[in-house]
Amino acid sequence: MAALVATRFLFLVGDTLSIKKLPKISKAASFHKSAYILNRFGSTHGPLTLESLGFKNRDEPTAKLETNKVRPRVSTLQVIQGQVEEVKTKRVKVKPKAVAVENPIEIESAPFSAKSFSELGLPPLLIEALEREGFNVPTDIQSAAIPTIRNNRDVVIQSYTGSGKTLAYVLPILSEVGPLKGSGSPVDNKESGKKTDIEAVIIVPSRELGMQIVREIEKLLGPENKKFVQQLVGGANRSRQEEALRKNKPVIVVGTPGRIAEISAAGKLHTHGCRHLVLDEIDQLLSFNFREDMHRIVEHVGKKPSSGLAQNSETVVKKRVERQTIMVSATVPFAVVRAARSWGCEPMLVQAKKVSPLESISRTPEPVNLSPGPNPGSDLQQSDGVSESLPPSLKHYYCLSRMQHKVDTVRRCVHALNAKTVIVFMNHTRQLKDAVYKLQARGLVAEELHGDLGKLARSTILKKFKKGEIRVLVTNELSARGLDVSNCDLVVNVDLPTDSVHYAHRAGRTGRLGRKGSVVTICEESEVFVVRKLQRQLGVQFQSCEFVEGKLVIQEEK
Ligand SMILES: Nc1ncnc2c1ncn2[C@@H]1O[C@H](COP(=O)(O)OP(=O)(O)OP(=O)(O)O)[C@@H](O)[C@H]1O
Repeated sequence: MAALVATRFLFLVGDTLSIKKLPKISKAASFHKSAYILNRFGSTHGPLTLESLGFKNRDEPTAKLETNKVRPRVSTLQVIQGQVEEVKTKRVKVKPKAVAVENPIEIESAPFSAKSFSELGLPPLLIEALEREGFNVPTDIQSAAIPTIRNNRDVVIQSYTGSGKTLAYVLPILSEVGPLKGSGSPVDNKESGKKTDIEAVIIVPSRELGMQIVREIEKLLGPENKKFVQQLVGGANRSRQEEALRKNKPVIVVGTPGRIAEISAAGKLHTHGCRHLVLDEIDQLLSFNFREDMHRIVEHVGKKPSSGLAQNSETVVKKRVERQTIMVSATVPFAVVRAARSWGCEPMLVQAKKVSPLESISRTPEPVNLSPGPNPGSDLQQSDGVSESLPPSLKHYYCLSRMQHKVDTVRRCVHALNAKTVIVFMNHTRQLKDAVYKLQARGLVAEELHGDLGKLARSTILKKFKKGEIRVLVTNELSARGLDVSNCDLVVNVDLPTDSVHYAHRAGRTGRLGRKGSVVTICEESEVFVVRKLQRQLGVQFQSCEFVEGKLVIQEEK
């Protein structure tokens, strides 16, 4: 049966247009980008539907729910050649409010595919909140993820940085949980008079990302409903968090693994009835320092459905009793595939315009370690998971500079590209502080962001940077993951990233949501081989350049 399910999937990936716009990529990557494995039902039998993808999929009358049982959620959706056709339900007549558009952005290749969120079967109140916040068109990854998650499948969501993965999982959760949910959604414990349990837990690797996601959910909920979501991030006052849990009884919590595990172990966080567990930036959550906490969380939140033998889609959906596991990252190295298989139940891999069984992923090589020195198998073919994690509109450059001149090269790079919102990555905090001092001495408004700063200083600096009051933010890995500064137009690597996944997450801070973005890696002559490895591993072109008299000058490759 699993084989039947596996062969009933159509792999729709980027259309011709977006392929032309991609920077020159290697043959392997272009295959992945343009590969169509046609569904033997979909290609000749009219539109592709979730049903033809092997999902049980029809509107059911609102059934009386057994306590805490989760009815498989369904919606009727047609996906034709990667475009989302209108859902056959009554259209939501909502008078769109004029939304003041701050500095209109130049989107080189908007990643949008569906025409509106109502086509994805989201409830009217949520559609209204989206339109109030200026979200009118789902991105590709949202068009693919929202119906799949609403169809109650465990998923691994993979799409390049800045493509809208957060809303891709927040929206289906809000359509089931909290004040904006649909009429046919499962009854909340609260409404059924039951002790209120948390119904969605979102785990993130950093407090900044956690606070950013809470703000995004609060914006949709509106000021009167902010209490439905609660942050449980490390570094904040734990007793205040426990007090808020008791008082506000939120249905969604967003937190870092240590704090969530700590409050859960103290018996202050009740998640046994939780319906959704989200692991955002999951490849980072697999790192050693989170291991113990992640194990506790995955074992305690909701009840992982017994995966048992491979079943067909109906059996899997019927079998789920309490928890849906949603895993998210721009890169999906094999460690993530392994974790998804053990933490989820028959998870699907959801990418822009492509939904496929996770089993279909062949073992992609782990990212090549870029540190100098012999590296077995360093000529690995690129792992397409990483090349797909880069925003297609990004331009990648490298520039040679002696170590002691790197900071001045940053200054010349910022001026030559006339960049307004710049993130500079360095690996060591001491040099980072020194670089900020030198940039300020050269007249640039620069600030530092790293773990040695207190929580207030970090959020103040981040706010000023997002508002454009700081032009250059010099930081280390703390900000690489998930940080969303929509108008960041330049990323500079003063120190090299440790591997291609690391590079991809840094690079993804710019070029968000189809905007233009440049990534400049400043390296010494002896480090150029690392840039060549990155180029091979990522399947993108790095152009050699220098900054002369305020201009970017491209060097012909020797
Ligand atoms: N449908 C949409 N229409 C307009 N803007 C959107 C839409 N979806 C998301 N955005 C905006 O795009 C930006 C990037 O979204 P988000 O941070 O979710 O991307 P991401 O893929 O999670 O990035 P990363 O991989 O870095 O975490 C955010 O500012 C978000 O508000």
